[in-house]
Amino acid sequence: MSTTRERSPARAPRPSADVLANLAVRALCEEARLSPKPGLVDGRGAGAHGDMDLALLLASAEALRPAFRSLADAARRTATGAGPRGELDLREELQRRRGLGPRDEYEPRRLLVLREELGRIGRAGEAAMSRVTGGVNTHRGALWTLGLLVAAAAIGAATDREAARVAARLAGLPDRNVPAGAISHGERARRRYGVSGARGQAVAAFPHVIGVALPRLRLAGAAGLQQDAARLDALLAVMSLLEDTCVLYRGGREGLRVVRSGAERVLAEGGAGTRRGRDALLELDERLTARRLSPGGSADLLAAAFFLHSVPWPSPADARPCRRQGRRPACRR
Ligand SMILES: CC(C)(COP(=O)(O)OP(=O)(O)OC[C@H]1O[C@@H](n2cnc3c(N)ncnc32)[C@H](O)[C@@H]1O)[C@@H](O)C(=O)NCCC(=O)NCCS
Ligand SMILES: Nc1ncnc2c1ncn2[C@@H]1O[C@H](COP(=O)(O)OP(=O)(O)OP(=O)(O)O)[C@@H](O)[C@H]1O
Repeated sequence: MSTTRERSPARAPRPSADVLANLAVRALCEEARLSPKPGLVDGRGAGAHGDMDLALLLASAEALRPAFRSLADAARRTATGAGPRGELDLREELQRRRGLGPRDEYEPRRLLVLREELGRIGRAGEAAMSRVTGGVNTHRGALWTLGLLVAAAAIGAATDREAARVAARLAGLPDRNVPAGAISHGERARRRYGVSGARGQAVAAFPHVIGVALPRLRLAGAAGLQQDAARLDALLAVMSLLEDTCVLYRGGREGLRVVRSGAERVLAEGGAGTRRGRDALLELDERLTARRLSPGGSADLLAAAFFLHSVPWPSPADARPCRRQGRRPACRR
């Protein structure tokens, strides 16, 4: 993979649109290949899904590459295209205006325009995905999450936390071009169970990515632990906390309880890297597969953590393992 980075006089180097698209596609492929994931598609089979397999997920990830590149290009153009101080301008503006008052009074117009452009590119990406998969929803949630983070990195976020905050800002803005259409499964689950789903996770600056999955990946890297086990444990930790509309739509509150308590149990048994934990994980996989419970939202957030973990941020501070690891994450139960 190319590691091309662009330099600008105003700030430290940051990854190009091509590099960001590569990293996003790679994150999706690594999530898809990771095994054994409970209830999810991986190299062993379709998990709780009747309509997907690993080859389809990999083809879908590749089909999203142009969309990720376009999202990054659009974000970079917006950040650099206006303002006397060039690319730093939008980031500084975002920081300065944070928390000043009612949003509409101070929202930078460029950000509103970008939000609608991201929506247009995202919907085109969904269409490209559908063409490759024959209409199967392989990565709709993942495109949303990764797409926002790719855009935030391209704007010039210096750290993963900052990227999550910029993505949150974008996710919270209105998109006047959303087509009226069929109500999604996620929307049905949100209405029925009063949860905020993929959109809420983004608007909250991805607490399960930043506070749950990433610290586990970092800590494992720093301690030289087995990578796949650490990745599976990161997935399980997210599953144990997330209000996943994918699960809620398929299995209701009881389904969500099964997923969350099952994931918690695997971790309590020692996690995927231990014999007992592994047995509990395989048992959970059987249970979720039999009940058609897919933790697709957690899979998306794991891919987002892989992506953020792989971006060469200008600020090395973010590459350090999180010292607050032991604390309870800022996620609702
Ligand atoms: C916000 C999105 C995901 C639609 O969400 P909605 O809940 O209405 O629909 P849908 O059921 O199709 O997708 C939900 C998917 O999100 C994931 N998910 C579910 N729960 C969660 C959660 N709590 N946190 C994160 N992801 C979750 C799952 O993969 C699930 O399948 C998105 O597709 C969208 O609005 N796209 C429009 C294009 C756009 O604006 N793109 C901008 C950046 S790319
Ligand atoms: N490895 C994976 N296995 C299964 N789903 C995944 C995986 N990785 C991510 N996902 C996410 O799970 C979501 C698919 O969920 P799901 O199939 O329930 O969608 P749906 O549109 O509600 O369709 P369905 O009619 O099959 O219920 C995708 O949006 C995708 O982002």
